[in-house]
Parts: sequence; structure tokens; C-alpha cells
Amino acid sequence: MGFAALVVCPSRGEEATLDQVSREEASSAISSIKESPPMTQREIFYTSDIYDQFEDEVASLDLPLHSLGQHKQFHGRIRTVRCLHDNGLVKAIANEPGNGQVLVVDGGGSLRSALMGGNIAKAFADSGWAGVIIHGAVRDRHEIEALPLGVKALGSNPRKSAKDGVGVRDVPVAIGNVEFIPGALVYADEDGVIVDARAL
Ligand SMILES: O=C([O-])CC(=O)C(=O)O
Ligand SMILES: [Mg+2]
Repeated sequence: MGFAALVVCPSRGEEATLDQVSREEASSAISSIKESPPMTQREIFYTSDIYDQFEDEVASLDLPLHSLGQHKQFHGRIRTVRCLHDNGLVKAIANEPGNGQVLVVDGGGSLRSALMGGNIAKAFADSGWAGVIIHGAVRDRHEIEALPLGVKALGSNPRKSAKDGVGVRDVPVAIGNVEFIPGALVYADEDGVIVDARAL
């Protein structure tokens, strides 16, 4: 299908590119996907195409996150955790069922210590999470690159974080210019990160 976004178009009962369907059909296709979690990696969305379709109805993150992990495109409903230099909660969440969701980690934008490494990333993949977006650092980049998981992160640092479990879960987090609200949809690829909170 080249580089066009694929949507499942219920009114046609077939896959079509965003170029081929009307804005209304694309909107209803995306809405129907919202109504049927858990999501799979089957539907491919390019964030630039989503932006072109919906522009300011969705939010695009103004931060230079790196795309790590094998799944360069991923999407799902948002779960959140806010923690600073402590990844005890991230490690715990990695072992909970992911059901195709995306964990957004508000690490305050600090690169002082890694909030996820290869072992924790593997636990996310094994638990069925679609991806992890970290406003902070990772480590073990070579291990993360080999995993079937979507990962976006600000950078990396070999230094470990504390594991005291200090932080909060499933609260709205503001990262850069975007508010990540638990339950809203997030789409990520190598171009960036888009949040669609319209259905909330
Ligand atoms: O243990 C950590 O905090 C990070 C790490 O190296 C891993 O997840 O493999
Ligand atoms: Mg490690």
C-alpha cells in the first residue's frame, strides 16, 4: 500500500487508503477502531496522514523523541505514569496485561537516569503492550531495538534509576505542548506523536 495510511473502512467492508476515503469515512473508521479495543498492529497509521485529515482536532507533540524498538509505528489507548529518576512503577506496570495500550511515562524530560532498559522493555512486549513513550531516558538501546515493541524516548543514559516505586499512575500528564489523558488514543511513528482525545 505504499506510504498511504491504511484504515479499515466499515462502510466498504474493505481496506482503503486515506486518500481514497472521505474525511467522514476516515473519521468513522477511526471511531469504530476506538470502540473496539484492544487494538492490534494490523491497522497502520502514518501520523502525517492523520494530521492532514484532522489538523488541529488532534494534538501533535513538539518534541524530538527517538524511535526505538522494532515497531516504528504503534498506537493504542493511553495509560500514564509520572516518575522522576525512579522506575519502580514502570517496572511493575510492564508486567501487567497491556491489551494493546501505550504507556506514556512523564519523566520530567530528565536524561539523568534510564527509566527503562532491555529487560523492562521485554516485559512490556511480553505483556502485550503496543508501546512505551518516555519523556526521559532509556538504556540498553541495542536490546530495545531488537524487541517487537514501539518505543519513543527523549534519549539514553547508562545510569540506572532508583526502584522505590515513587510516582503516580493514570493521571493526565502534560509533556511538551500535549496533554496525555488516560483513555485517549495516541499514534506514534518516526515522524512524531499524535494524541486524539476527541472521543473522551
Ligand atoms: O533495570 C533497569 O532499571 C533498566 C534495565 O537495565 C533493564 O530494564 O534491563
Ligand atoms: Mg538492562
